[in-house]
Amino acid sequence: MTIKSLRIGTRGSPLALAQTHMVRALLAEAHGVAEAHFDIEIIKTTGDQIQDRPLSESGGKGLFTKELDAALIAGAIDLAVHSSKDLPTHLPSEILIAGYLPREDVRDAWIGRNGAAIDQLPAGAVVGTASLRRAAQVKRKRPDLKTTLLRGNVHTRLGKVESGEVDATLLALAGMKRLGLADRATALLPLEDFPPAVGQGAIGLTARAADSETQSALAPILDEATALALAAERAFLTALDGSCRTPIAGHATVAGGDLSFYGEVLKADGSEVWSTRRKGRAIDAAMIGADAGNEIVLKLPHGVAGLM
Ligand SMILES: NCc1[nH]cc(CCC(=O)O)c1CC(=O)O
Repeated sequence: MTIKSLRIGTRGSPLALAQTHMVRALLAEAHGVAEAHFDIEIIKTTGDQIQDRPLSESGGKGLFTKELDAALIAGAIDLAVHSSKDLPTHLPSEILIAGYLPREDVRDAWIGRNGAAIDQLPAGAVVGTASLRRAAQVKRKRPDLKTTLLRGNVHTRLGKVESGEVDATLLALAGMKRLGLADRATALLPLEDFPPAVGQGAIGLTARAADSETQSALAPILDEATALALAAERAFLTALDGSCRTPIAGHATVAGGDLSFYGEVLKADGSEVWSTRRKGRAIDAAMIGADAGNEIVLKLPHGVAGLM
């Protein structure tokens, strides 16, 4: 029996579309049907329309998912494709994360004008990023650099380095690879100095909680190790009440039955960092992440709110 034709919802950004085409190709292959068996519905989200201020000031991560959630609940689509990094910690009760594709490289890429590395930039050089985490991590390494808000899609941001509007930027290598732009990275930043955002490099699929037919159809393309890593990272974020107003990094790796986790919270100017490490059993992923988050909450001088 062939599977029912699923409607796949996505944002309209070039990265979101590239990821959605990946999902569709994997589904078609797994089920031995033509790609045309799956319709792609592009849904405009509030987050895509706000380009002039940090999203942390206008409602945060839910801005990229609210409209997709509504389309799922209304039955206009059967699944939605997300960058896990942009998925809020709390979803409407009618929706669940069905799972994740195998994770891409989680590292941040450095894009320096004329190839300049982070330690080659002169004092006062400007690094553009919309990520509080990246800005804080840059400042930790180089307190003498300036950071400025840089939004827009991956192409726009690369263009702003080329035109000299900023001297450098940082982007997830995963996104650049999926867009065929990995060769524009002038360096790959080491995980020790630039641990990634929770969920970076992982494509997550949401579905209606009650729709077991779609969930079963997705099962063959999902990756269990990624799901366990993400369970730890998302529990870490939840314990920290992690809005995008706090610079937070969290990264779990799973090998066999073992999970390793590293998490950190930074002061916005990079002058202080609170970090923690865990090793444990992969099946305890959510507990490990929550425990790590709770440890950092207790270390913060004025709680999470004190960082905002
Ligand atoms: N916030 C935008 C966003 N969400 C996910 C990715 C990259 C792809 C991924 O992490 O899987 C990006 C762009 C970037 O940070 O460079």
